[in-house]
Amino acid sequence: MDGKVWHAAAAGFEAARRLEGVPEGHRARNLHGHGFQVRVRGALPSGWADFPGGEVQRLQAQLGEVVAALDHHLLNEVLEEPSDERLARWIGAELGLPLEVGVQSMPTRGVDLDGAGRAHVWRRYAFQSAHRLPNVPEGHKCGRMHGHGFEALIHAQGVSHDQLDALWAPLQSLLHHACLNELPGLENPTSEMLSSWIWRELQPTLPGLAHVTVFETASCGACFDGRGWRTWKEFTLDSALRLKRAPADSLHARLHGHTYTLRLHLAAPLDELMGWTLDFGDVKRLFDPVFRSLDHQPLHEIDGLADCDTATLARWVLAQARERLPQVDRVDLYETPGCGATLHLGTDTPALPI
Ligand SMILES: Nc1nc2c(c(=O)[nH]1)N=C([C@H](O)[C@H](O)COP(=O)(O)OP(=O)(O)OP(=O)(O)O)CN2
Repeated sequence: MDGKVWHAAAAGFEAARRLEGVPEGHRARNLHGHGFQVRVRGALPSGWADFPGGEVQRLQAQLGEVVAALDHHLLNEVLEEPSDERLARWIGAELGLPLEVGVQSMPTRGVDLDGAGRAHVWRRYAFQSAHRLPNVPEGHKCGRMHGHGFEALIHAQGVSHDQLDALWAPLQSLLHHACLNELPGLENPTSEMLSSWIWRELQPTLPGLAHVTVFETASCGACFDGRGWRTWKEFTLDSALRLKRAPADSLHARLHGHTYTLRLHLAAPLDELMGWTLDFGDVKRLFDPVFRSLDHQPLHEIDGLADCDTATLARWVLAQARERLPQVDRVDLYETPGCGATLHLGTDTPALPI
């Protein structure tokens, strides 16, 4: 099984800025500050790391050095008009590697640069809603009226955060504290149907819309890009490991552990009756034997697993998952938040969001 490996790293910094490109009277013209988060990912040149399997650690260290130049600084003294997009481009140039870069200035907003260097502004909106899925089999828990703290993540090009907020506001009024089944077009409000419904509502006035991602719960959801759906299911693994190829005196050669975030991405055609691609519950059930072989286990003792770096692990997980769930075409595995590897099949780069 081939596929492309992308390594990922994340770092934060605290900094002040003033923005002059925003309209007259906008509060961001005043001196203000943020706790920024930066995420980068991409294919690294072979032999780039200090040892095979050490890519995440080196990328993390290099990103840490770059953001240290911004930490507790006035960003206007480092670069002109330090918007999220300009910061992302500056960080990418400083790193000098073929990476996608995302800068988050607040937990609910940021900018992601995609593989072609295009800037996607994103905003995350929360709404508290009830729903039931009318076509699920008798006894399925989602057939009962229940509710979620949903979140929608909107990625668009050629738009500002304020413009996105204005376009989103009418949808927030419809979705928040509402029963989704009562909204025309949302009679079967699965994550898939909700993401494409939001797309149809926004796209006519937002031609740069790139992705609508709906988080049904913190661990599952669907993404629609105007052509098709992708879904994901996330798992938390608590596992021990040592990196077999790390130098003997390295911290990574020592027995240690991580609380991993593992995200399975699935691409499948829509089941028109169910309104979903594959039941998240089925994904969880079918993946469970693989989950059990990893969770609360010493990973370096698993037969057939060459090493325990996130890229090697992600390759092993993808192979195991596809034996049970051939729809899985991408695995993201993070050993700490934002730091890890993505393995994806096919020629396209992984879909946003970073
Ligand atoms: N492909 C889809 N599958 C499911 C959807 C959906 O919209 N698309 N929706 C549901 C239910 O509405 C359910 O409330 C959420 O699913 P569930 O698998 O229970 O997710 P959880 O995060 O609550 O599961 P954990 O047990 O916490 O992992 C079902 N399937």
